[in-house]
Amino acid sequence: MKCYTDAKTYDGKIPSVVTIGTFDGVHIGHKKIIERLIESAKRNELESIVLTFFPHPRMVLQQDSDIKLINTIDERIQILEKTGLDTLVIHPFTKEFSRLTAGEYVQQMLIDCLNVGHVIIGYDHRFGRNRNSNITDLASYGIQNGFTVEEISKQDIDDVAVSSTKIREALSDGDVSKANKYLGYNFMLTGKVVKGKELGRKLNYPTANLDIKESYKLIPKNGVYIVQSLIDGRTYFGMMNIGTNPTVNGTKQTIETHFFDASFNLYDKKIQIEMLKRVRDEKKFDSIEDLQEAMQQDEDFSRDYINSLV
Ligand SMILES: Cc1cc2nc3c(=O)[nH]c(=O)nc-3n(C[C@H](O)[C@H](O)[C@H](O)COP(=O)(O)O)c2cc1C
Ligand SMILES: Nc1ncnc2c1ncn2[C@@H]1O[C@H](COP(=O)(O)OP(=O)(O)O)[C@@H](O)[C@H]1O
Repeated sequence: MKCYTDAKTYDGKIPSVVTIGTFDGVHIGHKKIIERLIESAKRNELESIVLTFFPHPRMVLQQDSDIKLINTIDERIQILEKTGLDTLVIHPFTKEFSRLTAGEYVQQMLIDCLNVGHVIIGYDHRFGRNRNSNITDLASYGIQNGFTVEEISKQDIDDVAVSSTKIREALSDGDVSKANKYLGYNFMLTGKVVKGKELGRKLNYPTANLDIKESYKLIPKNGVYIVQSLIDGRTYFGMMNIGTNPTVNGTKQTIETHFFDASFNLYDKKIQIEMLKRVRDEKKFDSIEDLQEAMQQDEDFSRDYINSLV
């Protein structure tokens, strides 16, 4: 997959089939659209392009917006890479860009930059300044400029019964199993391992503390989860706690994972952790001993679950 961070730098010679959207999560509904796109491109010997924008329009247009996304932009690239798409264009969404009229947008982006031959788009897609234009307008631009427009119907979208909003809600409720079912892969967190209070090793449960630089990344509800991670070519299972560590009077949210049957130095390492299942809420225990006992129970429960997977 070729990846461009500005539509102006795209230099494809053959006409393209384009779909446009945020595709947050790249869930099973998105995948269906992308499959249709790739299929159409192959059939007509065209280039398949996903046009997406970054930052998310709401991050740019609403200063106080606290929008949280299922994927960081790097994770989105990573997942789209696996779909077999020819080209991903991540165009910068700026205030200036948002002021383009629909006509300017179609001319500059779709025609001049992407050499569009065909567009596959959701029935409710809106574009141009103030999102003034819709799919009927796009079809008229197509007639005038020699490209065709194919609608993904409401029925097609409703049939999948999946949406980025539903996945965000599931994650905010801690229901990673449901989110994973909708995503078609395991929800993941990507970041760098940083130093914590160095308490974990004293509890016999060293925990790698994950620092995620993207403040817009959605973090699931506080609590304990079963996780897995591919580190240096090997899969490690583990248990993760997301929370403030109230038992040791913590206040800041941390994301920490103890990996089973592993002993390694992970400081400063970039790792990606897949979340598999929620275990319980985070609690304030009366003593460190009670916390240790709960962690032992978490370990037993997690190991049983992991053994049941194979
Ligand atoms: C599986 C797991 C479950 C945890 N559950 C709780 C909990 O319910 N309440 C709590 O206060 N801390 C909990 N913790 C965090 C501990 O309080 C402890 O501070 C932490 O593991 C050590 O932090 P450090 O990495 O900064 O040294 C949990 C940690 C793990 C790995
Ligand atoms: N099985 C393991 N799971 C997680 N981290 C481990 C493990 N074994 C060793 N480590 C190392 O120990 C560190 C965590 O130890 P800990 O005492 O909890 O310190 P900190 O508070 O700095 O996280 C991890 O960052 C990692 O480098």
